[in-house]
Amino acid sequence: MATSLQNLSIYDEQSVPSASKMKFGIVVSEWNRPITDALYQGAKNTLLKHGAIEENIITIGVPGSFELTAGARLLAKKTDVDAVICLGCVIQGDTPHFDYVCQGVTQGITQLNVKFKIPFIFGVLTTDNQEQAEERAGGKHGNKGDEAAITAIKMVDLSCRLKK
Ligand SMILES: Nc1c(NC[C@H](O)[C@H](O)[C@H](O)CO)[nH]c(=O)[nH]c1=O
Ligand SMILES: CC(=O)[C@@H](O)COP(=O)(O)O
Repeated sequence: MATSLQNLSIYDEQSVPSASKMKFGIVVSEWNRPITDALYQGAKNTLLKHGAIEENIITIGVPGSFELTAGARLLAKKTDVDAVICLGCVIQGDTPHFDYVCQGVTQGITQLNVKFKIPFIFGVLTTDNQEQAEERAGGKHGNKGDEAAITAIKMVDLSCRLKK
Protein backbone atom coordinates (compact mmCIF):
# COMPACT_ATOMS: atom_id res chain seq x y z
CA MET A 1 0.00 0.00 0.00
CA ALA A 2 1.42 3.37 -0.94
CA THR A 3 2.59 5.53 1.95
CA SER A 4 0.06 8.14 0.87
CA LEU A 5 -2.63 5.66 1.91
CA GLN A 6 -0.98 4.40 5.12
CA ASN A 7 0.53 6.98 7.47
CA LEU A 8 3.96 5.79 8.65
CA SER A 9 3.30 6.90 12.23
CA ILE A 10 -0.19 5.48 12.73
CA TYR A 11 -0.23 1.93 14.10
CA ASP A 12 -1.97 -0.29 16.63
CA GLU A 13 -0.03 0.53 19.80
CA GLN A 14 -1.54 -2.49 21.56
CA SER A 15 0.21 -4.74 19.06
CA VAL A 16 3.67 -3.47 20.01
CA PRO A 17 5.54 -5.49 22.67
CA SER A 18 7.51 -3.81 25.44
CA ALA A 19 11.06 -2.86 24.41
CA SER A 20 12.22 -2.56 28.03
CA LYS A 21 14.63 -5.50 27.76
CA MET A 22 15.77 -4.85 24.18
CA LYS A 23 18.99 -3.25 22.93
CA PHE A 24 19.10 -1.33 19.66
CA GLY A 25 21.73 -0.01 17.31
CA ILE A 26 20.84 2.92 15.07
CA VAL A 27 23.04 3.87 12.11
CA VAL A 28 22.19 7.21 10.52
CA SER A 29 23.36 8.63 7.20
CA GLU A 30 24.68 12.22 7.21
CA TRP A 31 23.54 12.93 3.63
CA ASN A 32 20.33 15.04 3.66
CA ARG A 33 20.98 15.69 7.36
CA PRO A 34 17.79 17.61 8.17
CA ILE A 35 15.75 14.66 6.92
CA THR A 36 17.83 11.94 8.55
CA ASP A 37 17.92 13.83 11.86
CA ALA A 38 14.11 13.83 11.78
CA LEU A 39 14.07 10.11 11.02
CA TYR A 40 16.45 9.53 13.92
CA GLN A 41 14.35 11.54 16.38
CA GLY A 42 11.27 9.63 15.27
CA ALA A 43 12.95 6.27 15.68
CA LYS A 44 14.52 7.05 19.05
CA ASN A 45 11.39 8.63 20.51
CA THR A 46 9.31 5.66 19.38
CA LEU A 47 11.71 3.18 20.96
CA LEU A 48 11.59 5.16 24.24
CA LYS A 49 7.79 5.43 24.02
CA HIS A 50 7.58 1.65 23.97
CA GLY A 51 9.84 1.12 26.96
CA ALA A 52 13.39 1.09 25.63
CA ILE A 53 15.91 2.75 27.94
CA GLU A 54 18.35 5.39 26.71
CA GLU A 55 21.50 3.44 27.54
CA ASN A 56 20.25 0.53 25.45
CA ILE A 57 20.24 2.62 22.27
CA ILE A 58 23.64 2.85 20.54
CA THR A 59 23.80 5.41 17.71
CA ILE A 60 26.50 5.91 15.04
CA GLY A 61 26.66 8.12 11.94
CA VAL A 62 27.98 7.30 8.46
CA PRO A 63 28.66 9.64 5.51
CA GLY A 64 25.94 8.41 3.16
CA SER A 65 23.28 5.76 2.71
CA PHE A 66 25.72 3.60 0.78
CA GLU A 67 27.75 3.30 4.01
CA LEU A 68 24.75 2.22 6.09
CA THR A 69 25.61 -1.42 5.42
CA ALA A 70 29.16 -1.06 6.73
CA GLY A 71 28.00 0.87 9.79
CA ALA A 72 25.26 -1.65 10.56
CA ARG A 73 27.71 -4.52 10.20
CA LEU A 74 30.07 -2.82 12.67
CA LEU A 75 27.29 -2.48 15.22
CA ALA A 76 26.37 -6.15 14.83
CA LYS A 77 29.98 -7.34 15.16
CA LYS A 78 31.20 -4.99 17.89
CA THR A 79 28.15 -4.71 20.16
CA ASP A 80 25.42 -6.94 21.63
CA VAL A 81 22.45 -5.12 20.13
CA ASP A 82 19.32 -7.14 19.40
CA ALA A 83 18.56 -5.23 16.18
CA VAL A 84 20.04 -2.50 13.99
CA ILE A 85 17.91 0.29 12.52
CA CYS A 86 19.36 1.82 9.33
CA LEU A 87 18.20 5.37 8.57
CA GLY A 88 18.95 7.30 5.39
CA CYS A 89 17.47 9.48 2.69
CA VAL A 90 18.36 9.10 -0.97
CA ILE A 91 16.91 11.75 -3.28
CA GLN A 92 16.97 11.49 -7.07
CA GLY A 93 19.50 13.82 -8.70
CA ASP A 94 20.37 14.44 -12.34
CA THR A 95 22.22 11.18 -12.94
CA PRO A 96 21.64 7.43 -12.47
CA HIS A 97 23.72 7.58 -9.25
CA PHE A 98 20.47 7.43 -7.27
CA ASP A 99 19.74 3.96 -8.67
CA TYR A 100 23.16 2.62 -7.70
CA VAL A 101 23.05 4.01 -4.17
CA CYS A 102 19.55 2.63 -3.60
CA GLN A 103 20.49 -0.74 -5.07
CA GLY A 104 23.68 -0.88 -3.04
CA VAL A 105 22.11 -0.10 0.32
CA THR A 106 19.12 -2.34 -0.32
CA GLN A 107 21.26 -5.32 -1.28
CA GLY A 108 23.71 -4.60 1.52
CA ILE A 109 21.11 -4.53 4.28
CA THR A 110 19.38 -7.56 2.82
CA GLN A 111 22.69 -9.47 2.93
CA LEU A 112 23.19 -8.50 6.58
CA ASN A 113 19.80 -10.01 7.40
CA VAL A 114 21.00 -13.21 5.77
CA LYS A 115 24.45 -13.32 7.37
CA PHE A 116 23.66 -12.28 10.94
CA LYS A 117 21.10 -13.62 13.43
CA ILE A 118 19.69 -10.22 14.36
CA PRO A 119 17.27 -8.09 12.29
CA PHE A 120 18.49 -5.11 10.26
CA ILE A 121 15.69 -2.65 9.55
CA PHE A 122 15.50 -0.72 6.26
CA GLY A 123 14.54 2.79 7.30
CA VAL A 124 15.79 4.45 4.11
CA LEU A 125 13.74 6.99 2.18
CA THR A 126 14.24 6.77 -1.58
CA THR A 127 12.38 9.72 -3.08
CA ASP A 128 11.98 11.65 -6.30
CA ASN A 129 12.43 14.98 -4.57
CA GLN A 130 12.93 16.86 -1.31
CA GLU A 131 9.20 17.36 -0.77
CA GLN A 132 8.46 13.64 -0.76
CA ALA A 133 11.28 13.15 1.76
CA GLU A 134 9.95 15.86 4.07
CA GLU A 135 6.46 14.37 3.89
CA ARG A 136 7.85 11.05 5.17
CA ALA A 137 10.16 12.46 7.85
CA GLY A 138 7.50 13.90 10.14
CA GLY A 139 5.28 15.49 7.52
CA LYS A 140 1.81 14.59 6.28
CA HIS A 141 2.71 10.97 5.67
CA GLY A 142 4.27 10.44 9.09
CA ASN A 143 7.83 9.49 9.97
CA LYS A 144 9.73 6.55 8.46
CA GLY A 145 11.80 6.48 11.62
CA ASP A 146 8.71 5.65 13.67
CA GLU A 147 7.90 2.78 11.34
CA ALA A 148 11.47 1.48 11.49
CA ALA A 149 11.47 1.51 15.30
CA ILE A 150 8.17 -0.37 15.54
CA THR A 151 9.46 -2.90 13.01
CA ALA A 152 12.63 -3.39 15.07
CA ILE A 153 10.69 -3.98 18.31
CA LYS A 154 8.37 -6.50 16.65
CA MET A 155 11.24 -8.38 14.98
CA VAL A 156 13.24 -8.62 18.21
CA ASP A 157 10.14 -9.89 20.02
CA LEU A 158 9.58 -12.44 17.26
CA SER A 159 13.19 -13.62 17.46
CA CYS A 160 12.95 -14.00 21.24
CA ARG A 161 9.69 -15.94 21.07
CA LEU A 162 11.04 -18.38 18.47
CA LYS A 163 14.20 -19.02 20.51
CA LYS A 164 12.14 -20.34 23.43
N1 LIG B 1 23.11 11.37 -3.23
C1 LIG B 1 22.95 10.77 -2.01
C2 LIG B 1 23.96 10.02 -1.41
N2 LIG B 1 25.16 9.84 -2.03
C3 LIG B 1 26.35 9.42 -1.34
C4 LIG B 1 26.43 7.89 -1.19
O1 LIG B 1 25.50 7.41 -0.22
C5 LIG B 1 27.84 7.50 -0.72
O2 LIG B 1 28.10 8.13 0.53
C6 LIG B 1 28.92 7.90 -1.72
O3 LIG B 1 28.61 7.35 -2.98
C7 LIG B 1 30.31 7.43 -1.28
O4 LIG B 1 30.32 6.05 -1.09
N3 LIG B 1 23.77 9.44 -0.22
C8 LIG B 1 22.56 9.57 0.45
O5 LIG B 1 22.40 9.04 1.54
N4 LIG B 1 21.56 10.30 -0.13
C9 LIG B 1 21.71 10.91 -1.34
O6 LIG B 1 20.75 11.56 -1.82
C1 LIG C 1 21.36 9.90 -4.97
C2 LIG C 1 22.51 10.68 -5.46
O1 LIG C 1 23.64 10.28 -5.42
C3 LIG C 1 22.17 11.94 -6.18
O2 LIG C 1 21.42 12.77 -5.29
C4 LIG C 1 23.42 12.70 -6.62
O3 LIG C 1 22.95 13.72 -7.47
P1 LIG C 1 23.38 13.69 -9.04
O4 LIG C 1 22.77 12.45 -9.65
O5 LIG C 1 22.77 14.96 -9.64
O6 LIG C 1 24.88 13.68 -9.10
